[in-house]
Amino acid sequence: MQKILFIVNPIAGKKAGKNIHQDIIRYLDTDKFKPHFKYSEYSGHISEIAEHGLKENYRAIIAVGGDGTVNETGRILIHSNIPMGIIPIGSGNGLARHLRVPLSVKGAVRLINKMDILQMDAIRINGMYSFCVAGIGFDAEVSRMFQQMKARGLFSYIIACLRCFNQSKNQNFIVRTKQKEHHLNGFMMCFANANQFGNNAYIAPGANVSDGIIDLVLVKKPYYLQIPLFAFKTFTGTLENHSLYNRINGSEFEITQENDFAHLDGEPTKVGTKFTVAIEEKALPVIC
Ligand SMILES: Nc1ncnc2c1ncn2[C@@H]1O[C@H](COP(=O)(O)OP(=O)(O)OP(=O)(O)O)[C@@H](O)[C@H]1O
Repeated sequence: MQKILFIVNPIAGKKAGKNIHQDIIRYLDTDKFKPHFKYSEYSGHISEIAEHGLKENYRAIIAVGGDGTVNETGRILIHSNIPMGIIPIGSGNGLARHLRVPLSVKGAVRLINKMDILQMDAIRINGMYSFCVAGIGFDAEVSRMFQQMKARGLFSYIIACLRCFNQSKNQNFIVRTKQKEHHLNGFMMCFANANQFGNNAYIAPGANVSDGIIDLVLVKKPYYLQIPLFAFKTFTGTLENHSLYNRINGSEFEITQENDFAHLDGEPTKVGTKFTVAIEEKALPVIC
């Protein structure tokens, strides 16, 4: 019998994690796998549980939550031979949606029963990791605002976006690659491993988590009248040809920004005004 560790974030999304273990046990192939459950009690606890789990000879460790839970788990399992699974019960679930992990507990657990593994890339930013999308500018400000809000979920995220929109301006960025230095001006800059932020908001429609490439996306601030078309294109995966949108592909960038913070998979963090962004190819085994 192989042991599987489920790390449940009870505050992710609509707090579906609180009683999720019964559903997981119902659908898990218990002839093959013995489930163990651990519930996170504070921010950072998920990584501590995963680190402990690394030494315990689990067949797989499953992040039960949203992209923050996936990030805290993935940063520990990176470069290990223990695969990470996802049961997506977060607000956005960007990586799970990109990987086509079912959003139902039943579907997600059935995927775990099959145990098919993909070696996915990770984006390293100043020694920290992003598995889905990281960014600076507007979306980093939104992630800071969202973190301070009491309620999570899509509605709170939209409120955070609206509040930040008025305050945020275009800023100057310098992007250095091995070949070139780009002086750019924009509202936000994203570093995409996966194709979306979550909720099917496709910021990098062509991105692929196992192609060894970072999609660096620069977006200029839209005027109010431009927002409906920009939003429509974001949710239909057709942003590429919008006049406010630019993309540079690469495996390593040095970035200079006016602020000193970023978000990594939706979690705000300090990175400084100058930092490096690099791909680590096929670094994390993931069940999908
Ligand atoms: N018991 C807890 N109390 C407070 N915060 C917690 C607890 N357990 C985990 N966290 C933190 O909760 C945050 C949010 O988790 P997560 O990102 O998985 O959910 P979400 O924001 O609803 O989903 P998504 O990122 O997909 O939009 C993470 O920063 C994590 O560190």
